[in-house]
Amino acid sequence: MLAVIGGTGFGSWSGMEVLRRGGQETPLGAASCGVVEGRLNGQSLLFLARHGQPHKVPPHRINYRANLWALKQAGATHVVGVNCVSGIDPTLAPGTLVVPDQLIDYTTGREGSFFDGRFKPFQHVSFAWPYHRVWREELHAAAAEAGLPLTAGGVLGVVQGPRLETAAEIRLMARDGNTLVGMTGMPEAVLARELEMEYASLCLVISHAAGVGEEEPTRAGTESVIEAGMPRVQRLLATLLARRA
Ligand SMILES: CSC[C@H]1O[C@H](OP(=O)(O)O)[C@H](O)[C@@H]1O
Ligand code: HPA
Repeated sequence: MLAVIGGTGFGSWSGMEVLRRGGQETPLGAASCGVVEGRLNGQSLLFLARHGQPHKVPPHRINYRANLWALKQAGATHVVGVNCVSGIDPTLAPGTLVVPDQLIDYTTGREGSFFDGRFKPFQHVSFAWPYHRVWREELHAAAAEAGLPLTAGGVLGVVQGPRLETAAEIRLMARDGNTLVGMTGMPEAVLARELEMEYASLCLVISHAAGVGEEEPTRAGTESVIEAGMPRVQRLLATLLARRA
């Protein structure tokens, strides 16, 4: 069963029929909202709004463990996390869709493991390849089928937020090899791995990162990129779902 985690600008899915909404409470505390069991073009899927619906939980306060646990309990076997990000690579213009193949975690202080010796016994998981190869390829195949341009590969640097970066921090992140920056990719990806759910990320570039473009991004500018981009994200995901039917 495919689960989609919607982020900024994707708190609900207008084309999806809601069959059932799960509870918010989990043994790890409250998830951002209940998991929606839905149907889209005759296919079953699960949906979770990462920041709650309406959007109210900031990136550094999300209970990622509760969110991933709730999806697993609802029957998710694979997860696509949708992320609004900024482009560190100057060629990644606002509006570009990217499926990253690597990440670097700069977050601090987030509850980032189920294997903490309290909830579950201590254990190491392998994480050399954080995103599932088959689901990355499936996203590309679905994009091609839907006629949507999609950039293959990239390194998502995940920062703590909620503030945005300085231009010097972005230069440092570029030297580290990051091509994208966002706030929610971790610990989401590793928690999916710990629960043995196959995970991929679909990123919408909403602006250039700090100091990268000619001009400072404006709120109105990023909002209009999100408004134009999310219907494309949803079309791509609907095609993905139909391909797996
Ligand atoms: C300036 S938008 C920042 C906000 O959007 C992203 O959220 P998500 O990944 O859930 O779409 C980013 O990580 C921040 O939380
Ligand atoms: N920095 C961090 N997270 C983000 C950004 C950014 O510039 N844009 C969207 N999410």
